[in-house]
Amino acid sequence: MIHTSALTKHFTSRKSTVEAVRGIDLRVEAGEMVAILGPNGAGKSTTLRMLTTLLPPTSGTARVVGFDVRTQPREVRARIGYVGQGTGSGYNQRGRDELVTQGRAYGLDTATARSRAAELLASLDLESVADRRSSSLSGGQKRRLDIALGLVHTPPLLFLDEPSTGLDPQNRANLHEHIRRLRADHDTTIVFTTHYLDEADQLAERVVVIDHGRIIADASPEQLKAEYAGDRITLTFDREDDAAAALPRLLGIAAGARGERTGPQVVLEIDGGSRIAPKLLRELDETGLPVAAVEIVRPTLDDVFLNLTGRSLRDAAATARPANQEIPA
Ligand SMILES: Nc1ncnc2c1ncn2[C@@H]1O[C@H](COP(=O)(O)OP(=O)(O)OP(=O)(O)O)[C@@H](O)[C@H]1O
Repeated sequence: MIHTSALTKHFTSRKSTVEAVRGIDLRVEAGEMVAILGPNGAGKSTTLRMLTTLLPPTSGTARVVGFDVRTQPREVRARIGYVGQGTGSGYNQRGRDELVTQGRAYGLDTATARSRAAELLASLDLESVADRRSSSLSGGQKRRLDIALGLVHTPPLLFLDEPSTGLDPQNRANLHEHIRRLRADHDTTIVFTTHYLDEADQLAERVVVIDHGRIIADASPEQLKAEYAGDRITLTFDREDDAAAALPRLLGIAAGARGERTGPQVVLEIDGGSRIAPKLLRELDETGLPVAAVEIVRPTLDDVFLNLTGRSLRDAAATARPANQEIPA
């Protein structure tokens, strides 16, 4: 469905050059649901805009649905859906009319465009608001209408740029449900960008992590967590001395674990935490260092990002570079 090789985009102005995307090699197969995850300014939208023919690459190649984005943009556009950031739906039209107009623009006859509009309105749960003007829809409804607009021509591949930005958690969960259903019902390949960790974790089967315009990891959420972050076991002791004595013993028992002590607490990072925890507790008890409380936390994609880059994705988002600043190599 997608095959890129060394895909690169530089934005050059008189003052500086922004290396927004720096040599991305990406393959997406039919039927996949892929999240492109990264902080603000990582190059997610720029990548998507190149894949959807909206921006010409500076160098490198990209084939999308079998066609070259640079030399065959029309063929690509006819076969993809793209839902950009912010709302794409107009304000004065009614949702149903907008869908029919979009269908006609894609070359469907009126009857086909109408039936396609009805089908999409039903599958995105928009029937009750289909005859209201888009300006009166809620944020979640508008976003779903945007997605319906992107699907009018039944594309095998749908791109969503930050689909749930600006939605509250309930609307976000609802949108996720619709995206899952679309995927299940129509077998659409879906590529979406996000900086929400939970969105990538819950919705995608594969997460491509990008930072500073490069892919730094590419695997399922579970594989990423297993490879780049361990479970975190927090053991609390009654006395600081016990915690200090326990740490070297724990590291001796739990091969490959990393650990540190803060006051009466020891935190261990290790794979398979819930399997090894009973053994640790038993051994500590036998050596006269009883544990007062234990907590095991599964890693998040933020832990993965932290271990990969030394920064938290949340912090990275907060300190995103301004648009015209050059990115160090
Ligand atoms: N038209 C442009 N001219 C100059 N710089 C640009 C342009 N578009 C994007 N950039 C810069 O390229 C870098 C990557 O931007 P991009 O929008 O792709 O990031 P992103 O990961 O999608 O971020 P966000 O999550 O905020 O949308 C940023 O430094 C951005 O400021």
